[in-house]
Amino acid sequence: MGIFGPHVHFGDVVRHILWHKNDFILHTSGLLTALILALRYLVRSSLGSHESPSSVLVALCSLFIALTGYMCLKAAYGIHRRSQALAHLPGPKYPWLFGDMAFMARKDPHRAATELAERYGPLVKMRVLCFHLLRSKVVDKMRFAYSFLDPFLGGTNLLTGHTDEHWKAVRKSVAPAFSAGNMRDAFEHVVDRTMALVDYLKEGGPKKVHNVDNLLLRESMDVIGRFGFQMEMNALSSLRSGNAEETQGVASLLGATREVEKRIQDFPYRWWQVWNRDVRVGWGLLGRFQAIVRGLLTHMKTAQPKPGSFADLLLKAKDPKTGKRLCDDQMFPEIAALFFAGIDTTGHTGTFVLYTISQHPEVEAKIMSELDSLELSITPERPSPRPLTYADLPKLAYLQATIKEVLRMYPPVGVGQLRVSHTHDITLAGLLHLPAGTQIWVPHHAIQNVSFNWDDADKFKPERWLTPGTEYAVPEKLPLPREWYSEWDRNGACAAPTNGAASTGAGGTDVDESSNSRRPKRYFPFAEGPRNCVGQSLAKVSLVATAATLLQHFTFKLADEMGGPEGVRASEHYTLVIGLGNGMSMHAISRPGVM
Ligand code: HEM
Repeated sequence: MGIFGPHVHFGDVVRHILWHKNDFILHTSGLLTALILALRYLVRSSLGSHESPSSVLVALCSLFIALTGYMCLKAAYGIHRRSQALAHLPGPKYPWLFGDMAFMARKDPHRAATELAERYGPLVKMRVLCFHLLRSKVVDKMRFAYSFLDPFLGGTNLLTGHTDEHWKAVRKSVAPAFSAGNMRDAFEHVVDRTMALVDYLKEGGPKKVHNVDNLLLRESMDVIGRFGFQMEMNALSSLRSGNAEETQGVASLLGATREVEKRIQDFPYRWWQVWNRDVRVGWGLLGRFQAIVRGLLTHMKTAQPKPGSFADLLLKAKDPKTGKRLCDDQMFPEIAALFFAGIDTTGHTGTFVLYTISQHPEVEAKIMSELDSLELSITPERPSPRPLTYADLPKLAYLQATIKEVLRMYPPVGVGQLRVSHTHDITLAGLLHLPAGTQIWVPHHAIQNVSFNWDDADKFKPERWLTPGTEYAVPEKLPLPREWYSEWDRNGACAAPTNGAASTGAGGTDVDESSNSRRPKRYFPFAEGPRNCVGQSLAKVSLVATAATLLQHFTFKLADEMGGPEGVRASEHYTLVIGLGNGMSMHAISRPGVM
């Protein structure tokens, strides 16, 4: 057994170390050393310290120094151009070298971004200590920010890769797995898993304090395992079975995100401290996570995957470079990314749904009357109502509105997206010129919670979602120069909504509104554009079906140990998604009539 546990290979550790962040350190220090050696050689040669200086070496050293100088000047010119272009924008003053590094280290950076928006307005100038070493032709993911995930996920993947031909081929191949037809199937798994959760909660009784966050993360894991790979992850059943291997597997899947976050934020990560128990445990977590993904890969290759499922489509996907099926090393990161992107996001959102409903009895009463009107509520007179069906989901309009409001106030990807154009200058709204290399940060929490974008931004008001078009900004209210509005007008962007913008499909999926595509949005928890969330239909079905089934049986009450809403707010912790430091402790109290 290795020092990091049974699942961690020494090669993996080395691979992690040599990855981007450390790679960056190695490259920079390597370059500096080479520069010092070259300078030293030239100086000593010109001072006559070398007996017979080699003219080839002198020429090479001079060329190297000239090239490095050129690159530095080019980088400095780029920084200068960007500073000039953004000079007129408001923004905080940061130390010259480190920029907003301290800001990003806050445990709630999503809220820090909202504070900045409140203070400086819709466009804020910021600085990050960062080099761009990669190239892309379009406004693309800022790879520097996403590549930290690669060693953990086993390589670049749908979530972290460039918007290139490979990404396009994989996305096109697997996207049909999330089609409306497959959502019916997903719905059955969600209800089945939620009923398993209902049984578990009933056994505990009303006095038992449950970490509902952990339970909902387990449910998400089970659903993704079944839906994507037809494999039992046993995350919920291991609560009862106590099977050590399963329990450890679940713990590592859930704990792995924290470990990755630690590695990103603790700069530089002390991976070499093998005497430190935390570090060894961390490597163990990541190793077990990778072992689970390897198990899924073996399963999907040996068992016949369900036609049209994620596993089936991934096995059929072709590498555009070779025209051949993806190899194991290419499939591994895609599987890892699906779990990574799907579990925490859906699980934590479900937790905030139960929490916010527990704090707003009037909202809960409306949801219950909606369930009642569909004869879905359990009452003493109706102890066994008809089961929830897929066709019920669009009829649960108020519950859907509640979930939208939760996604507005607690968007899992709260910090938002980072984009950059390395090769082209771009112009925003036809007015704001951004030189190539300018990073564009789209902070979801800030946009969805800042007071100039929303009336009563800090109030939980599901009703706002019953009005069509709520996701679109009201440009006149934005503290922006007047020219911006006329630009939007010219694009037809300020026109009134042309159809029911808030209407939803069977699984709660928003209607595609191509006619509104140019209108500025103030709500996009699943991101916008080609790199939006590929799994959003699954997330929406899961959230509505889980909440409806749980609320049929229970009313949830925040446990005293959480310290009320203030305690919940204080324990908010950003771990690549908005989550809670120690989970969410709640009581599940059976409704009258529930057996
Ligand atoms: C409430 C639940 C969810 C939310 C709010 C959410 C949100 C997002 C966001 C904002 C992005 C873009 C990230 C970026 O560009 O930085 C994204 C991408 C992605 N999400 Fe989700 N997500 C959720 C659930 C899921 C689920 C259930 C799955 C799959 C099982 C999933 C799979 C993915 C993948 C693979 C990507 C990368 C897509 C690409 O770049 O082509 N997500 N998600």
